[in-house]
Amino acid sequence: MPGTNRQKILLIDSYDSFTFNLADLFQRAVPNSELYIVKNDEITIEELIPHLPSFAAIVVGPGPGSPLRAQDVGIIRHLWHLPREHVIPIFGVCLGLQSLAVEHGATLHRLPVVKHGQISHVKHRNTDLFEGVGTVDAVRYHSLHVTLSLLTCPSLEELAWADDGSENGYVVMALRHRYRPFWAVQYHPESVCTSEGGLQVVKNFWKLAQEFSKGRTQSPVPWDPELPFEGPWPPTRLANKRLSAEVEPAVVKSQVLQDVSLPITQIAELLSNPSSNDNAIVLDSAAHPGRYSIVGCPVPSMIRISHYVGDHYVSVSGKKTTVRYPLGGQSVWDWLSKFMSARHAQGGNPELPFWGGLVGYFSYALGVQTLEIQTSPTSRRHPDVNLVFVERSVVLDQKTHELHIQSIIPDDDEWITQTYNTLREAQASPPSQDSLTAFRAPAVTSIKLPDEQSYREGIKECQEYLFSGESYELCFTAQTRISLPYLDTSSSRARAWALFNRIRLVNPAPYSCFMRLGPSTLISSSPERFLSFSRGGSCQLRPIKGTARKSTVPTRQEAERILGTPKEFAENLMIVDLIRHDLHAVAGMDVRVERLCQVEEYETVWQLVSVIEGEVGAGKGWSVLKSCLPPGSMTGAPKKRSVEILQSLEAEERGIYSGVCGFWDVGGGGDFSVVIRSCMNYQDHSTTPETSTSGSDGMSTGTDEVWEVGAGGAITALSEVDAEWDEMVVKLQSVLRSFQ
Ligand SMILES: C=C(O[C@@H]1C=C(C(=O)O)C=C[C@H]1O)C(=O)O
Ligand SMILES: NC(=O)CC[C@H](N)C(=O)O
Repeated sequence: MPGTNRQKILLIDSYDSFTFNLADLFQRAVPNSELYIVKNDEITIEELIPHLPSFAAIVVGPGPGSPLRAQDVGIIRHLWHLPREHVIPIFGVCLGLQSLAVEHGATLHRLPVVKHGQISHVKHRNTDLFEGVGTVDAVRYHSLHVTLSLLTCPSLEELAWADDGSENGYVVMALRHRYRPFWAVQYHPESVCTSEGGLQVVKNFWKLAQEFSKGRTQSPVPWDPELPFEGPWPPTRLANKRLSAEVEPAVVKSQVLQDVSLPITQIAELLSNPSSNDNAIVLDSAAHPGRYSIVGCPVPSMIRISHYVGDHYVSVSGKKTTVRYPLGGQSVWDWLSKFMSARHAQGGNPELPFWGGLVGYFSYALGVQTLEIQTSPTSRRHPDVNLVFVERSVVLDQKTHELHIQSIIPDDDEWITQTYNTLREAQASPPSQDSLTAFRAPAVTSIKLPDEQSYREGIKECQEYLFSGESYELCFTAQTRISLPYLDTSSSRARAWALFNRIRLVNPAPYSCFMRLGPSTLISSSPERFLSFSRGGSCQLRPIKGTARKSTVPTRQEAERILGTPKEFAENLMIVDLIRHDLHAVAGMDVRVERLCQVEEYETVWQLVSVIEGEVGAGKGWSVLKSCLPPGSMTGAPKKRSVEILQSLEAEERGIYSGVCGFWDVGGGGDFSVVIRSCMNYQDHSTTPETSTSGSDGMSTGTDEVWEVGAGGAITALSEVDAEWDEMVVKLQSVLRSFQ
């Protein structure tokens, strides 16, 4: 509880993506402390000084950029020069160490060979910060480093080093100030792969800080609850307000059909007419580790909820009308959360992830908005939030072959029985073939691929940012446009449905889907779960980083060798640390890495996958979704700076690509995948071909219907341009293969 006499620590965040990992490490090292967090430019040093006596120590976290650039370090550089009476123990990490060093006369250099997500052995003398610390193998995230000379920085003392041999020689890994209570490490003690140099080093810092403070005569200052800091961290878990139940929860009714062998696409055709309806939903676990496939069955009252970034309203469209609801100061997330609270349901099969609820996507731009990045207005084609509310559904369990027919509409037993009978009859007659020959690849008028030269230049520019310390990893992407001959609305819809049938057979993926949401159609064959959350609040994120082409790497053994290199491991580890941070922000300390860098097999590629889990409490999973977008695997780290860099390098908007799609269930759970290996089309059927506009921005024209496919890959300092171009092409082909 704030205001207790627990010791308070102020953590200064330089817009890094590991801040909450550091908060977690401190909380574990000093359990009776409370952490408060402030961004380095949120407060001036003059504003901070009066609050300093409230704190026992300050932690200066890592961050992008340079300790010599004022806008990168904000107040940090002033902390080292406070007058004696304000001096407070400080622990610096990475940028924090660099700032301490340059402010006391050290020289800053670029590393000849940068170290991002790489593990180095750190030599130390077992004293001071390292007393009682064994062998340190630590993760490094830096492009810059400092050198000290006795002449220019007599007040600093080196405490630890990494021997980078012919690459960089000896690199300083820890420092202390000789006369003031300042210590710092260059490596990342909070990384999941740092061993020994984390917890014990922080405990030692705390002991040294306490010794310093004991020698002081200052009396503690009463806690001021008005402090302009975020905290205390970890957040206290509030009881779920919804349980106060202003609304009577709906009841889920269901019936189960056993031994179902019909493919989900045929079930969808029987129940929801996806080849012609305005809104259509099929979520298909077409490959391992997917298990459930879901069809949203239409009802005349089905509504679609849409919102564009920058607008102050949400649109709710029914069959004939659209109503705009003003947001009135709340975010679209608050609006959606209220919408879902009012539609809370119970009584469904607890084994099933979905009973009914919102199904659709959230765009990349929506996530970018939460990072508070200035963006130019989007083209406003695909809505940034686009969801339908599904009240009738069927869920196929691919493992047990049980089909669950469900409704949350009151007194809907007749539909359930009717649907049961329809499916039982269909089941009795032999299922028609679910083979590729049934679905011709749509003929293509033209394909506009990313310009190879510019893409290659872009990779090099990314690397220049990585070498200069602006980012550790950048997920660089580009758009491809496929033009098909224009067809009337109903033929075009039938073609889109056939295309989905083809893609799920050509590139079966655990998160395949077909979503027609008003003017936007999304067909996905994504291998990557972004986030699932159970009704009880258990969250799982499954970032993928590391890709090998199966046509050239045929065996698992070979894939494990290729994806087991330090380059691939680092690429994945960086995103794991980023996702841990994202999840810690909501889940507090309850975050664990369940799996690190395991090879999984997909239709055309091998992928390196990690699994991060945490607990946020019943009904709170959606708040993880809200705060963790855009997916870290599609940005790179640190997230904010990386997104800004990517916006300056990528020629076009990402749109739905790099966003997430999936469902938010009326029981409080959800499952969202990353929109990759997907294609999308925007078609405003209210305009005739003659009146619709030009195709240069991907909109269908009078003569063409345009489908967009995004593809890319994570660029690290170790990336090679040829291999990255090739990786982007392989990912693109996983979708392009389904067109003629
Ligand atoms: C960018 C894409 O994929 C992302 C990048 C990956 C990588 O760099 O290995 C793997 C999966 C995705 O997180 C894409 O498929 O377009
Ligand atoms: N992790 C960090 O704090 C990085 C510091 C600095 N931007 C560098 O790259 O060296």
